[in-house]
Amino acid sequence: MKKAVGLVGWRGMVGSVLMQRMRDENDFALFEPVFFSTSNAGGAAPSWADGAGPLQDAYDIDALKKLPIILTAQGGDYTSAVYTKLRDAGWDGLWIDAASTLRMDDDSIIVLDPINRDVIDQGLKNGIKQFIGGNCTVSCMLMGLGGLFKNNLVEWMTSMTYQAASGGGAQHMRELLTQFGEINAAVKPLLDDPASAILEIDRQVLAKQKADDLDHQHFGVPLGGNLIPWIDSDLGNGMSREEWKGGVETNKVLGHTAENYVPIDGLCVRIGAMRSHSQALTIKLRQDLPLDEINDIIAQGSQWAKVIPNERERTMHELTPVAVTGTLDIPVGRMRKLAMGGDYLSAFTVGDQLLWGAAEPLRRMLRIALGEL
Ligand SMILES: NC(=O)C1=CN([C@@H]2O[C@H](COP(=O)(O)OP(=O)(O)OC[C@H]3O[C@@H](n4cnc5c(N)ncnc54)[C@H](OP(=O)(O)O)[C@@H]3O)[C@@H](O)[C@H]2O)C=CC1
Ligand SMILES: N[C@@H](CC(=O)OP(=O)(O)O)C(=O)O
Repeated sequence: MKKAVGLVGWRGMVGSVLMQRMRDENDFALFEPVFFSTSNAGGAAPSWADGAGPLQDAYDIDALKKLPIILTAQGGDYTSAVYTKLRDAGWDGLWIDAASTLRMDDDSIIVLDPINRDVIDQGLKNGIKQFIGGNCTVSCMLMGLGGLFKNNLVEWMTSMTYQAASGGGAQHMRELLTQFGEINAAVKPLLDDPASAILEIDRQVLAKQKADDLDHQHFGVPLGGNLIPWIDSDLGNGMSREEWKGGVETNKVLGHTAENYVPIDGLCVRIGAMRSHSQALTIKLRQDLPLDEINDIIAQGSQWAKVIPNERERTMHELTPVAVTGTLDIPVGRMRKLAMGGDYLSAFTVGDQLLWGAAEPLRRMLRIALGEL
């Protein structure tokens, strides 16, 4: 008999990408889905889910308790509201979650099976029941550079990120596009006139970006034609929470302890891309390996890591958010030895933060839990 799996958060942005991937990969043939809602209990299950019953109340602990596996992309507030109550009620099932709430808990494993299948399998053996998707920037970076980490070649690393609007959620993506439209509209007559002065266009763009009526309620400031060098909350020590995650989550994914902890730090920056995160990396290698060997190690790190030759045309066409969005590919390029020495490597990588950054590790974890991967 097929196992029942509770699905919470399936209609949100991450949830929708997840459902699409699960349908594409025929995952629904492997289990009986039970759809939950925080806002529409009793409503109809999605039309594509043949035979699924009506939506159940996502806050109903008794309904959740019946399920051996729950997968949620509903968000951290939901996890905080429900998870402890569910365990206190005696639930012993597997919890698979996109939210960061439980990630650094000692009883959690951060799932990214192409990189840490050994950690996941050991966790299942040890009775771990919390399997949490990693931070999008961390997961995308590891899917690209996993080969270097698996071969223990990284002594330390800095990452300077270029993160897309989608990391803030659907409303942030809409706001970015609205800002672009409002800015364009402000100078449209001048743009349409080839004789207009570019500095006048520039002046009016800046005036619009600084105007109170520019839509900025979600980002707080303009992102269109701008950038924001701070993501997530302020930890009070000069570090943003997103930057902190880069170090602690990468090491946790890899199953590192204090003894083999690899220092990873840098600055996280929001830019006006839609849904793919990019990052520029400076990697201190443990050895001065030749570049072609490094390329091979990265390409063998996972079937999705794609080495892009460090050439202008290939880089411009294959190493950008536009090239990557909607695909599972993680291109890694701009690799060269830096002026500091042969053991200093630069790299640039891009990944769709809704695929490897959010949905894909969760659907793969569900398959692992069902014994199908
Ligand atoms: N955005 C990101 O980049 C990432 C997000 N995550 C995690 O995933 C969580 C969910 O993020 P995200 O998918 O962006 O959140 P969304 O806001 O898109 O969706 C969350 C929930 O909001 C409810 N909702 C209310 N109105 C709507 C609407 N008009 N359309 C769709 N859903 C609606 C739905 O719940 P209901 O059906 O019950 O009403 C839905 O499940 C985050 O909180 C975070 O923890 C993880 C990695 C990356
Ligand atoms: N913080 C990420 C998105 C995200 O949801 O991250 P996390 O899953 O770690 O909360 C960003 O803004 O790009």
